[in-house]
Amino acid sequence: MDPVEKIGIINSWVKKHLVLYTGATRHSFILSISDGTIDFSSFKRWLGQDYIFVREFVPFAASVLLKASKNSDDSSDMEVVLSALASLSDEISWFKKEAAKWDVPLSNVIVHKSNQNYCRFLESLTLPEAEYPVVITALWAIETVYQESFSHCLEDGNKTPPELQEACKRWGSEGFGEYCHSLQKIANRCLEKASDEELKKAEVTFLRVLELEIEFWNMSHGGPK
Ligand SMILES: Cc1ncc(CNC=O)c(N)n1
Repeated sequence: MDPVEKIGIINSWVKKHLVLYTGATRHSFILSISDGTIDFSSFKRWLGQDYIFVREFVPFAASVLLKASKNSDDSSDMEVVLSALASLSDEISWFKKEAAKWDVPLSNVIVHKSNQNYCRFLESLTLPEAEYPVVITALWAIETVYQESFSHCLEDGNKTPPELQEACKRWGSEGFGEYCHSLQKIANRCLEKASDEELKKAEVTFLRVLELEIEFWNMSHGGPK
């Protein structure tokens, strides 16, 4: 095992829970995009549900921003989270444009159970009781699952359909990768100073994000309800 001091707490958790992590970042939904076998009705289902998710993700990110500005001893934390919030505005516009292109209605979308569970979890993390090291770990995990998943679809030799390239670039781009790396550095620094109780909570939260992401992909793929 690599010493935690060298690889950071976050990477030590990724290694420890690699099966679940890979389940979230190399889900069959993503693999079907990268090998070109995806059924576009799955993509459309994902699009409509993820639009709802992203709208709920905004108040969560705003609550992390609030905690970053209050709790952090490094003023650059706030700037990293602020940049995330700023790009969410553009992301919502992108969803609307993309939904119009695919004829996916965005009003009166029936929110799927897995999505509801995920949104409820996000809401619980906006409470003042949710500590900064815990919520920054959650933010890192949520963003990183998308980054690792969609960047895979852009790797050389993959057969991602051209219609889906733009979606993959939103989260699979280098810029989004750098942002995830900044979040990882912030999370590691916070976790190093966290209490044992906070550390335990952050690790459980990381695992919960992975499970919820897997359920979200299952739903998109038309998997178990
Ligand atoms: C279910 C899910 N997880 C992560 C992301 C990426 N973060 C914001 O866009 C997302 N859009 N949807």
